[in-house]
Amino acid sequence: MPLRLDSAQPDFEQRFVDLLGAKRESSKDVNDVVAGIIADVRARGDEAVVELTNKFDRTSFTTADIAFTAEEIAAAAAEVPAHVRAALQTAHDRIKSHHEKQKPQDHVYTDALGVTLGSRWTAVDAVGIYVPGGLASYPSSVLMNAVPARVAGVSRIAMAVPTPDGEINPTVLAAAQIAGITEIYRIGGAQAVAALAYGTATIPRVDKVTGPGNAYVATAKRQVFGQVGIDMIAGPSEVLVIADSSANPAWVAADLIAQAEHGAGAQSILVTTDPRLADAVEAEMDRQLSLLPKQAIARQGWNELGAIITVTSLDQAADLANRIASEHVEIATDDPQALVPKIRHAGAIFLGHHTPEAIGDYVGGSNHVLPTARSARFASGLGVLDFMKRTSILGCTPFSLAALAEPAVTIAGVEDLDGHGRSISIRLNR
Ligand SMILES: NC(=O)c1ccc[n+]([C@@H]2O[C@H](COP(=O)([O-])OP(=O)(O)OC[C@H]3O[C@@H](n4cnc5c(N)ncnc54)[C@H](O)[C@@H]3O)[C@@H](O)[C@H]2O)c1
Ligand SMILES: N[C@H](CO)Cc1c[nH]c[nH+]1
Ligand SMILES: [Zn+2]
Repeated sequence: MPLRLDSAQPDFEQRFVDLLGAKRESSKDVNDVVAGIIADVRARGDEAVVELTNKFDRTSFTTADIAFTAEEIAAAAAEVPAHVRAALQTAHDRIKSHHEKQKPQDHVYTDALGVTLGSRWTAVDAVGIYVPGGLASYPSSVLMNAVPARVAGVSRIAMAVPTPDGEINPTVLAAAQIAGITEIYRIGGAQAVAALAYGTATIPRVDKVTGPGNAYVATAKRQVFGQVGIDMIAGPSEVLVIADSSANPAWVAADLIAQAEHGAGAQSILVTTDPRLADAVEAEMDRQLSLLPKQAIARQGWNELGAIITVTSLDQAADLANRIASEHVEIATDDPQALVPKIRHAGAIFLGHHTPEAIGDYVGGSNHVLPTARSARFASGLGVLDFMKRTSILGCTPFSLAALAEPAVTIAGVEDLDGHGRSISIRLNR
């Protein structure tokens, strides 16, 4: 049974705090396993990658098989039916169009002293994009990673995707083909993240690793941060639906199930002002779950991490949503815009009864790689800026240097860094 909480109950605060702590993406066990895998890949390179892949994905690869060949990609992509390819193309085009609007502008100006100041944006040279593939396969995640990277102008994009039991969903390779990705490795989990970050004989190292994945992937990204950049922690999926009495219980239940079916660690929460809706959604969940092909996975997620919270007002719902900082927040009310300014911490917000989160997973155009495990308090969804970096530009004239020298030399003095002060004053004595 999912947790039922009522904000009017005296023990509410304690139970809510317990709920906040329930979804951990990284346990000590996972941390230790991942640290071992990363150390092994650093020490033994391809040999470790192949051994770990064969163990976790039940495959029997050799080093020669790590990368998909161009023929394998073309053959798999050719198997994909035309209507699926067309759907991927629609998704690709909408994601591209939205992300093109995120491209930053360089900015250079001269201030009143004559100092030139600017910000210049350049693409990361090489990125590794992780496409999850353990329990389900995610052609949509290929597009969500690859399209913003290409819009940013990244010159090398290396993709890693696990192939459990040696099987690849050909649609994943078709999506890669549509996005123009040709460097693809059949590896997943922490070993894939480590190989991308540190490089092996077969896999040249990248500068940044992006993309979603399970707890092992998310933990590995945390652990390689510094060696490479990472986008964010995008782990097991979450949704928080805020609903009032105008919501349709069957639609709300369907949206909660859509996240729960992602599997281990996925979390679905309903916060509602209407206790009757809460009961109706709980009953609907049971009915719809029994019809779902992935019933066992979704039911487990719903029972272990799901929650239904009744509150006294939509303002209170927004407060709780901010404390949870969910990956996705749906506002299932007739006037969703009224609540939007009050939701400050969310990976993405979905407006009204006709915007199921799943439309954002696929074809809405916004990115579905989003911060999880409460990291929306400080992180954003994947976008073009994740594949770029900003360099500041500064230029002084003799006049502006002279005008700024005194305060600069003063600060150098209090920092006890005479060399700094002299490198400024030496230019004034000509
Ligand atoms: N936040 C987002 O933006 C977003 C988007 C899409 C998917 N997701 C999430 O991505 C996740 C995908 O998970 P998945 O498992 O299907 O695929 P995955 O590719 O993330 O993980 C599969 C890999 O995990 C490793 N692994 C599995 N068990 C292990 C063990 N016991 N020890 C060491 N390594 C192990 C294996 O190497 C395997 O190849 C889901 O949690 C889903 O919710 C998140
Ligand atoms: N809901 C996931 C993000 O948390 C993304 C996804 C891809 N395919 C289906 N769903
Ligand atoms: Zn989803």
